[in-house]
Amino acid sequence: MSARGRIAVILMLILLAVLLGFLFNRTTAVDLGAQNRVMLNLRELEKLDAEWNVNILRSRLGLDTGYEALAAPLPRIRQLQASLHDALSMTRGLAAPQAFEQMNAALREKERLVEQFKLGNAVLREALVYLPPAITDFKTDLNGIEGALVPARTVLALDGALNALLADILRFNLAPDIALALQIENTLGTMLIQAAAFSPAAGEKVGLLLRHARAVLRYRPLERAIDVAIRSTGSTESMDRLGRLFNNQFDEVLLQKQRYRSWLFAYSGVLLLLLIYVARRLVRSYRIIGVVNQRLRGANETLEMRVAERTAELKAQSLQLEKLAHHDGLTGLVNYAYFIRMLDQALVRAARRGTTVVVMFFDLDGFKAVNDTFGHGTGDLVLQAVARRVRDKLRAEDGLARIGGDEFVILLEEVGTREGATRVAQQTLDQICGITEAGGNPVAISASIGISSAHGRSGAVRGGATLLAEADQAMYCAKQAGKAGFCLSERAEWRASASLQTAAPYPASAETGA
Ligand SMILES: Nc1nc2c(ncn2[C@@H]2O[C@H](COP(=O)(O)OP(=O)(O)OP(=O)(O)O)[C@@H](O)[C@H]2O)c(=O)[nH]1
Repeated sequence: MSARGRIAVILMLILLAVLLGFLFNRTTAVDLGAQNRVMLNLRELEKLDAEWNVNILRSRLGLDTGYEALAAPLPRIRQLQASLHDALSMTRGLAAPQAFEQMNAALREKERLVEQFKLGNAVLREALVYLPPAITDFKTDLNGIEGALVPARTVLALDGALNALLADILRFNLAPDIALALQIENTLGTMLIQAAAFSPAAGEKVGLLLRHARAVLRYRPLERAIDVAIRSTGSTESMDRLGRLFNNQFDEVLLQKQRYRSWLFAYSGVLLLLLIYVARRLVRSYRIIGVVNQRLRGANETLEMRVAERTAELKAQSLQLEKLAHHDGLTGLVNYAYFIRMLDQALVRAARRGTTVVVMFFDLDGFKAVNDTFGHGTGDLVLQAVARRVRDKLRAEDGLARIGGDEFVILLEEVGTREGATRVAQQTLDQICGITEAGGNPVAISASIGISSAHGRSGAVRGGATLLAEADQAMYCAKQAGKAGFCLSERAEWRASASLQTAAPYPASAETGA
């Protein structure tokens, strides 16, 4: 896989993991306990608000004149407000914070109104508590000493006004009404007029009654207005609204959680399928790799075998080529080039050892006639027979080469005497003359041999080619002397004791005994 492909796969894996993490987080991010706590706080707040309303009513009815119950829920209400404020972070959008602010404003307004209510209600309660017994007591006084000094008509009129005042105040307390208030004011005016006829003490009592009656007239409608204002603060409604908003948002979050859970489920399924797919691909790839490996191993072995075979073939061909380069194809003897190398090496050895090297150059006599008479095939057989027969009589370390058509050359090393060399020449002649048949044809051939030699360092100085040329020259000498014999070169050298015996041609007849 290329580097770019690897990066793409890594990025895709990271993306898959991030998506999985995101979905998992979405399904676990909902704190149900916190949601329940918020709803419980809201319920408690609503309950406290309702209890507050009941306490206001109780105070209005005079059942609680200490007003302690009106202040009691406030610390807890503030606590709950604070925790609800913290819970706003669990909602989204502006609706819930706005509803929370409205609720706070309503509760603040309610608290302010309750404070007003407490002030007015205290005065009103006092007046309502004072008036009935005070009126009754004053009526008793009117029927006693106070009434005795005042005309009965006046007493009756004040008594009637007192009765009317008591009845109207009680009615006004139950249902404040402007007409009734005016009527009470009239009654109070009548009472003031009538009271002038009585003692100053009675006047004072009427004054007190007047003050309390007017307190009722003033604070009762005010209390009613505060009551209406308290109810219209809408604290309950705003709590309801906030509760609904919280509820809706929590429901929405839960719904979202369900949705994410479904996504997570589906996504896990997709991942599982992907995993199965990848696993199957891997298994398949491993199988293919295994098969390919096996085939590669087989191919490798075959290749190695073929390489080995080919190498062997090449080696054989190379040897063959080398042989062809150094040997004569017809007779298998070494050729001219190789012979010169052999000769040069032999001369170096002779120089080092102080020995004698002999070169015998021979050319067949009458060979052309064989060719002409029986054809080249027979001539070739004759050449092969010459090579075989001459080779057979030489030592293993002696050299024999075919350097031309019917020209051969023999290389001898460490030759002791001239006689030794001429013995080999004679043997050679015998072998060649011994060929009487070739390919079923009667043949008669011989050879003319030229012998040259070098002793010690002399050969290396003169060189192999020179030595060979001297032998060739000697061979012509033998040809000229009548063929079928050998001739020694004038420059042939032998060991010191034999070195003077040189350059005399040996006629073939003399040497072969013909
Ligand atoms: N069959 C055959 N003949 C060859 C080959 N190479 C050369 N010849 C022939 O060998 C003959 C050599 O000629 P000569 O040496 O003049 O023949 P010759 O009869 O031996 O004569 P002298 O050397 O004078 O005795 C020629 O007829 C060549 O064509 C060969 O490889 N095969």
